[in-house]
Amino acid sequence: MWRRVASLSALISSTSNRCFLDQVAYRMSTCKLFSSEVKENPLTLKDLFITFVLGGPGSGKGTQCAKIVETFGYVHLSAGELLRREIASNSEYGSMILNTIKDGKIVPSEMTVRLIQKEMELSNNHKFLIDGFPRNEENRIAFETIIGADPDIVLFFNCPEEEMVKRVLNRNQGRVDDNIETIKKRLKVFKASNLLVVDYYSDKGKLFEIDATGTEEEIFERVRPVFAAFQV
Ligand SMILES: Nc1ncnc2c1ncn2[C@@H]1O[C@H](COP(=O)(O)OP(=O)(O)O)[C@@H](O)[C@H]1O
Ligand SMILES: Nc1ccn([C@@H]2O[C@H](COP(=O)(O)OP(=O)(O)O)[C@@H](O)[C@H]2O)c(=O)n1
Ligand SMILES: [Mg+2]
Repeated sequence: MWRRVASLSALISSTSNRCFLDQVAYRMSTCKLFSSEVKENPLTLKDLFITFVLGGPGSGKGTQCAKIVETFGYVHLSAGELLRREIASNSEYGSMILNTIKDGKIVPSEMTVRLIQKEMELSNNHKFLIDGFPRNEENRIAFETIIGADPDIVLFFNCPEEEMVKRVLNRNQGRVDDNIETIKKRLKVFKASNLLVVDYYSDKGKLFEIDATGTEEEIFERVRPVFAAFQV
């Protein structure tokens, strides 16, 4: 979105065509992109490249993001990790977030988007992997509304359910949601809500579906060409 803003400004300063300028001015005055809400958002000033990283619990999102960071220099923002950090910081929302995570449900979107927004604003980088987000339509719409941007690309790690369960039960990171009861609930939420988001981006032509079976290295060899094609 910002790119369209930037290229329009360049056009305005370089052209001497009054008629064209009038048309641009009219477009700007009627277009939501140029509302004061969006202009005040500091993220619209950055040359953003946003990747959403989707997949069920244990599909290997975090593992592959670490490899993408190492190879392609992205900033990794895990929505789940930001929420766990919020719990650990004794935030007033901590117990609400903890209970939601234990129950395998999705935290209200504004909370998660504000945490992502804060990290994006603090970063000097412009290339972001937003991992585990959006988990549902509410997440997706909240990001569009608050950040004022769409993802450039979306990765979807497709993994069989039994493999995801096996990986989560072996994860061993002391997470409150890595137990069979919560996993069953998370898988239900994933199928009911997250796959709709996957379909949405597939219809938009932004989706890269990755077979998430095999070794970490084999999977990364499927991921690599996607990022090699977007040298930003
Ligand atoms: N290809 C793989 N094969 C086996 N285990 C894996 C693979 N990729 C990741 N893991 C392990 O599975 C667990 C879940 O991976 P993680 O990256 O945390 O997934 P997610 O972020 O999608 O929940 C971790 O313990 C990780 O080390
Ligand atoms: N967008 C998000 C992401 C995570 N979460 C919560 O955080 C939990 C853990 O998310 P995560 O992304 O760290 O989990 P994994 O898929 O990596 O196992 C989810 O099951 C949700 O309860 C959320 O509410 N909204
Ligand atoms: Mg993860």
